[in-house]
This record gives sequence, structure tokens and C-alpha cells, in this order.
Amino acid sequence: MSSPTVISSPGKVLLAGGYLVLDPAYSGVVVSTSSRFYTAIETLPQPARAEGPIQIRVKSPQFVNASWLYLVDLAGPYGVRVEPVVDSTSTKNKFVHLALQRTLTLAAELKSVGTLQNTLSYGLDITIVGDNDFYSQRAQLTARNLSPTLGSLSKLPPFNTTGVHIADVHKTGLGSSAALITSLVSGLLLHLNVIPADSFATEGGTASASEGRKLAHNLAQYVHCLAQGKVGSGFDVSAAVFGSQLYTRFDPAVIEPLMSENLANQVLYPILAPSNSAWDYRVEPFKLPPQTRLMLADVDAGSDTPSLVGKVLKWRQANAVNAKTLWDTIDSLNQGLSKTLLGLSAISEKNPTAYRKAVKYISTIQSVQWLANPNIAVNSDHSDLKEVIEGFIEARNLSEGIRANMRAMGQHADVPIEPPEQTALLDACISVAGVVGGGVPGAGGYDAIWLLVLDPVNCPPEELPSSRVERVWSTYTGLDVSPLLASESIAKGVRVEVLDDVPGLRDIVRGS
Ligand SMILES: Nc1ncnc2c1ncn2[C@@H]1O[C@H](COP(=O)(O)OP(=O)(O)OP(=O)(O)O)[C@@H](O)[C@H]1O
Ligand SMILES: C[C@@](O)(CCOP(=O)(O)O)CC(=O)O
Repeated sequence: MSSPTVISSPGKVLLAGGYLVLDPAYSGVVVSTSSRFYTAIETLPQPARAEGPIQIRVKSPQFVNASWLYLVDLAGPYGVRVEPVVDSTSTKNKFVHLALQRTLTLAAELKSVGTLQNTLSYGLDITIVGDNDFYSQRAQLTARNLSPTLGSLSKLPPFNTTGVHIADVHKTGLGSSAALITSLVSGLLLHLNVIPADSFATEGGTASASEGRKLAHNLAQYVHCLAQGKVGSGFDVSAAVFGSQLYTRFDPAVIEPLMSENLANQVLYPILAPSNSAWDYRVEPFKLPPQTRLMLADVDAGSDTPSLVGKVLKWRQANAVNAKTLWDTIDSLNQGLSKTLLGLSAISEKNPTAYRKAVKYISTIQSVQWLANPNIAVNSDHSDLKEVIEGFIEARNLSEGIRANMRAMGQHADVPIEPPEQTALLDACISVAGVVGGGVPGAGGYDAIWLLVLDPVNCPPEELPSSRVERVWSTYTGLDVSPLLASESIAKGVRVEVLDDVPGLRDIVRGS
């Protein structure tokens, strides 16, 4: 068998900007995660070639009963048709179906039906898998008698099977559907030669804003909205495509003409083209500072994001003046956090030695004590270190300010954005030596927490702030805290993978 086209895209954590990012006047600070979704696409082997319609087989081997067969007609009277073959055991997957349908329609517009017919004549075999972090591993850990720690999680097989149907899986909030859609449509665009092979290259560590990547973004946003039946802010798809960023949303009007599920002869490219200036989203560079580490934990209580969003937006509408003051306050804190964290990266480049020393020094101390050492506070010999420490103090103060104002938002709208149980957990974590700050990601609720911790170089593992945080999590009784393995993705956004370079991927794709 030839090598499949393999594409991956990262999950997301909205560190700051929940609710605000729904409004184009504000933006969100989004970190893309090292946990990724992978789509492998290959041409079906010759014997499976069928006379008649083109076949596309899709499987998600981490789940029970998760394989789907689609028949494709590229030249029907109403344009491209992709129909699922339904039997007594099959389930539906609207996300996969719409991704195939809309991507093939776009491909037929850009490549001609004849060319596409040739490329697809043997049919396609597609495998979709997500890193373990996207789905709660509690049951898997319990079954193996393992405690919920990072060490235990790294012992689980990659792309672990969940033992359940997709509809029943406990998701962790990393944005599985956005990462899935992004990897699937990007993989298809590449495999069908709709976009050039180098579309997902990186330049100097940042994702290239190539025309191919922008087209994949517009298509993924569109398909994701259609599959979800609503237009959210799209920060999750943008992070899956471009990586960590400061995100400002697009105007939903751009895709409005395409939002009907029945698309008889509707042409997609004029709307989805990167040159269409109605796509007015903004992606500005963002990354976490060096020698810090993002830590995430799932708190296993769960909340219903759409109902939180509905109530918050209703309060905002009914209390426009107060809401504007609150939104503006939170926004200036959010912008401040992003600037401060970027500023720390700049300091580390300018003065790596002072940066390394300062991180090492404060990583053993609680953040409230960071400037207490009189040598650091007043001694001019330590002024380089002081600049770094002040940057981290600023980040701590800003993230605490964001938490306080998000709690106020929750109280006004009467929704548990940072409920008291989460407040207690976050306070316990933030008081650990070497923790910079934290909060509830995205819409908040009883879903998850994020923390930014110092990660000094050459430090024995047990003395790292992350180990201290883990100890707090493992003994915490107020909530059931389960860590996720993810850190920030260094590779930005969508990327092309080599099958054998991703541990466990060949086995799961080949079904062994
Ligand atoms: N591994 C997978 N293979 C195929 N489809 C999947 C897979 N994982 C998720 N999906 C699709 O995504 C849908 C879930 O989308 P939904 O928008 O509810 O989740 P989400 O908000 O992205 O969740 P989270 O942010 O918690 O990961 C599933 O119903 C399924 O159609
Ligand atoms: C509330 C909102 O701003 C963020 C939701 O984020 P999350 O899915 O909870 O990570 C909604 C959105 O941006 O689409």
C-alpha cells in the first residue's frame, strides 16, 4: 500500500476572552494544544474498486460502531452528491458527512469534475483518530488500576479505544469537532490536489498564511458551523488551522448564503475563496513565554456551554451599559495578559541568562512572595532579573483580575462561569510555588481549569512546579481532578505528518 496523506490539527484552550470573542469588537487569547486530531487518507486498494459509484470509507477506530460508507456522484443534476449507505448497525456522523460533501463540491469547482473523477476512481479509505486527551481517560485508568496522573496517562496506548459509541464519549473540551473537521477537510484538499503540497509549511516557527491554509480555514469554519447548526465565534477552528493566536471573529454574514443543508447547484468557491474580503477574521501572533508550561485538568462535572452562552448574552442585551463597562474591563485585562506574556518572550530573547535565572529563582516561591527578596527588590545588580519577575507578577495579577471579572459576569447572568468549587481549586493551585496564574477556559462552568506554571531548565522532575501542582490535584477532594497531557503545540496549526513518525498511528490506521 502506498503511504497515506496524513494531516493533523491541534486542539484549543481559550485562556481569555470567553463570551467576549463572540463579538468582533473583542478578541480571545487562544492556545493550541500538543494534543491533535489525525486524518489519514489513502486510495482504496485495487480489488475494492467498484463499477458504479465512487466509495469513500471512513472509520474512527477508537469508537464502537464508528465506520461509515459513502457513495459519491460527482456529476448529478444537482451537483456533487455524497450519500451515506445506511444499514442496521450504522450510526450517522453529520460532521464527517458534511465535511466530505462540501469539500468534494469545492474540489469539483476548482479541479473540474473529470479530473476529480480520475483522482477518486478507486475510492478513498479514511481513518480519523484523536489523541487521548480529547476524551476523558478516567474509565481507562480505573480499569488498569492507575491513578489519574500525568505519569499514568503516558502509560496508556496512543489513540486508546474508548469502548463506547461517539455519542456517549465524555469529551474534555479541547475542541474535538473543530480539530476533526479541520484535519479532515485539510487532508482532502491536499490529497485531491486542490491546494499545493506546501500549503501547511511553517516559516520560522509560525504557520505560513498561505492561500491553501486560508482556504482550508474558510472551508473548515463553514463546515463546522453547518454541522453544529450554529455560527459560534470560530476560535476553535482558527486555532486548529493557525495555532496559538489572538483571535478576532469573522462576520457570520459571509457564510449565510451557504447555510442551508440542501445545496442544489450552489457554488462555494466565490464565497470560500481566500480573496473574498468578507472573511474579516484576524489572527495575531501569540505564544506562551519560554520555560513556562500550560497545565490542564478536566474536573469531571461538565456544563452545558450553549445554555451558559444564552444566559450571558441575554443579560448583556438587557443591561447594555453595565455589560459594556464589564466587557471593556475584561478586554483590557485580556489584552494586557497577552501583551505581558509576549513581552516575557521578548525579554527572554534579549537577555536569556537573566530570564533563565529569574525563572529558576521564582519557580521555588509562591507568586505573592516573588518580589519579597530585598536583594531582588532593591539591588540594582539584579535589575535584569527584576524585569523578568515583574513581567510574571503582572501576568499573575492580570489573570487574577480576569478571574474576578469573569466571576462577576457569572453572578450578573446567574450562571456558574467560575463556580465556588472551581474558585477553591484554582486558589489552591495558584498558591503553589512556581504557578503564574490560571482560570477556567472558554465558557467556564464545571468543565476544566488551565494553569500557567514555570518550567525551569535543569530542574529535577520532582522539584518542578508542575509536580507540585500534580500533588495538589491528586489529593484534592472538593472536585474530581483529572490531568490532561497536553501542553502548548510548538508546531503551529495544521501540519502534514509522516505515518511512521506518529507513535501508534500506523497500527491504528492499518487496523493491527
Ligand atoms: N474521532 C472522531 N471521529 C469521527 N467523528 C468525531 C470524532 N470525534 C468527534 N467527532 C464528531 O464530533 C461530534 C462532537 O462535536 P461537538 O461539537 O459536540 O463537540 P465539541 O464541542 O467539539 O467537544 P469538545 O470541545 O469537548 O471536544 C461528534 O458527534 C462526532 O460527529
Ligand atoms: C463562550 C464562547 O466564547 C467560548 C466557548 O469556549 P469553550 O468551547 O468552552 O472552550 C463561545 C464561542 O466563542 O464560540
